[in-house]
Amino acid sequence: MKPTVQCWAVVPAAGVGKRMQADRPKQYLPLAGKTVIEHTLTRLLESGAFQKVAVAISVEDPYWPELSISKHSDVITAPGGKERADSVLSALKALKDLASEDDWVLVHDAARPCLTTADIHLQIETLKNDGVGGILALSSHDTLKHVDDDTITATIDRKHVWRALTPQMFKYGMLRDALQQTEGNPAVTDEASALELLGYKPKIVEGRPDNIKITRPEDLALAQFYMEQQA
Ligand SMILES: Nc1ccn([C@@H]2O[C@H](COP(=O)(O)OP(=O)(O)OP(=O)(O)O)[C@@H](O)[C@H]2O)c(=O)n1
Ligand SMILES: C[C@](O)(CO)[C@H](O)COP(=O)(O)O
Repeated sequence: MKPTVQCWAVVPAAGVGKRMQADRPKQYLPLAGKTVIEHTLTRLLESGAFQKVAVAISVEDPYWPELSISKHSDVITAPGGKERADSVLSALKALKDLASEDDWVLVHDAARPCLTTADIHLQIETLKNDGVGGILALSSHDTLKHVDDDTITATIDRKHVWRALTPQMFKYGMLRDALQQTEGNPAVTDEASALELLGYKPKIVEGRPDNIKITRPEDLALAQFYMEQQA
């Protein structure tokens, strides 16, 4: 299903996966018959929501050219950067002759292979008339503590704390400008934080808990479990 607004996908996939401690970047690890990144890109492409998918890949990456999906006619490759935000900006620049300033861009981690078509369309439909955009996020099912070293200093009202997921959906021009203006700022760990630093107030859309980020070794088994449940 094509949304009524023009959308592009940007996929940062240039990380090294330090916390995974594997013999290759985590996006190339096997998961349910494919690599992690093949699942992620296939889900984005099959959602029917995007004009093109721009993927940021490290310039020293020997794995990407080996995947047939790297030659897909709707996939554009851009050079990755030092930090995630640099990779996202690079992929946005690769779309500059295709995307219009007011088109929507959904930035989605290569390391989140369990994203569903339902969540993509929920996010687009919820935010398509918003002036800023927003992110998929998860509420907390646990009581939350503020801690200094190993000592609790406060209990936080959980209605004010959400876990940021991806996709993160913003207007092409606004996101590019925000990432350029906040370049090098270590506080920018996602797209929303770049916009927040400039005074914008992005929205949250409640996402699914199975949209996990593969970060540590045990996450692969969890992703496999979720994929079996989704099938
Ligand atoms: N310079 C970077 C760093 C990260 N990413 C991408 O951003 C996403 C989320 O980042 P994270 O989970 O932190 O991945 P890594 O940086 O690879 O992991 P680690 O922090 O454990 O090294 C991943 O798809 C990763 O490939 C990227 O494109 N460019
Ligand atoms: C963008 C992100 O996936 C939102 O949770 C996250 O900020 C990137 O990963 P990291 O673990 O913060 O590097």
